[in-house]
Amino acid sequence: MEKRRDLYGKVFRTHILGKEVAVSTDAEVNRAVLRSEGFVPCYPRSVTELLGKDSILKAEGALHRRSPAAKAAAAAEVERSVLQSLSDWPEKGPVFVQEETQKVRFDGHGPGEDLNFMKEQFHEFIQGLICLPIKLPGTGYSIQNIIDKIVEDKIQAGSQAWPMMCLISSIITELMVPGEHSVPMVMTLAVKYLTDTPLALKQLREENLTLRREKVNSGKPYAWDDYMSLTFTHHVINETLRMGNIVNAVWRRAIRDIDVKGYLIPKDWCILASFSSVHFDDENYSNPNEFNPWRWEADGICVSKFTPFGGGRRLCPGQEVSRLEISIFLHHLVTKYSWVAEEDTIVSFPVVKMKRKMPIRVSPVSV
Ligand code: HEM
Repeated sequence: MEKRRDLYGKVFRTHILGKEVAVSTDAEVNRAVLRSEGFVPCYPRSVTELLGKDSILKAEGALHRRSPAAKAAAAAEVERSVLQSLSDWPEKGPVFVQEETQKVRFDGHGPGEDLNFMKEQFHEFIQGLICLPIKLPGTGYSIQNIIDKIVEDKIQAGSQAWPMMCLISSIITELMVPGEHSVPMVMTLAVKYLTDTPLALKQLREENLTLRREKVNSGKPYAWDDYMSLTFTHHVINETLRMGNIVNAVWRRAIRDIDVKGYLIPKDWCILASFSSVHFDDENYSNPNEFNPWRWEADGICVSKFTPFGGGRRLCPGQEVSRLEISIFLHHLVTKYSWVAEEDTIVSFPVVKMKRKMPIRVSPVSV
């Protein structure tokens, strides 16, 4: 890769298993890569290749275009699953949020075929991701071992590149298991961040209690739009997605020599567009390590700097449904229950998860 801009800029080259790759930690370059026709995913079995983008867009469009009544029915179904799952949390000793949120079933009824279809496609997509640009044998586990070994060898050889290797190792592994548990993981992380940020929890609870009282007084059922228009709740979700980086990067391969914002990426090179670097860059977010949902109140956070669902032609078709599910979960959790959390920490390697699966003790609250 030829650099036409500063030598120590935000796009750099490195080696993975003898292959040269470019790593972008720059929001604009990432955006250009995601939008460019000159880059294709490195994983060959993407759903787009398998089924064509049209079928996915059709499924997503079907969800978007549904009548308000149908959308309300879909939201009600998610609601039913969430309520059912939450109802026995107070009886359990500690509830392990990371485990329990995975048991909430969002499919099977209501949002129905369209959603199930997308989930099936997502499964294929995840299978596709496992086919990395580098030919590695075996399962995620053995791949992790190989990567760990390389990192270890580099460290033992005194390579100055080892921090970079650790980063890459983390990103590669994370890419293999990004999605099937992504919605539950966002829910779990939200509980963690809210536990650690009582002011945010208080404001979230107030916003959701207002909606709940409105619903109780009017006797009207919740609608899809009720959940999607909870402003502060969506700030909390955005902030959780920014810090959680469930999919922290995506791979692309150049199908010809491409100039991206002044960097020449040669044909057949892979480029890793790192979202987490952008999400934790203090040029983009002040005090990036601080969970601050209020930052989303300010105008000016550019969409290109916030890409938890990717972008361009492969923008995640599940993003609206994910937001709906997470907001329904948060609404009922904070308006009907309070909790005390045991000590736990977020682990980012090899995938984002809680060290102790986020144990909390839950009590019902009366409104
Ligand atoms: C918080 C939850 C989620 C996150 C953070 C997430 C993130 C992403 C990202 C970053 C991509 C782009 C990958 C790339 O550009 O290579 C993607 C693609 C995709 N996602 Fe999601 N996703 C989530 C939930 C879902 C759900 C619930 C579904 C299904 C209902 C879904 C279905 C898909 C599909 C089918 C693709 C592939 C699109 C294509 O190849 O054109 N995602 N997701």
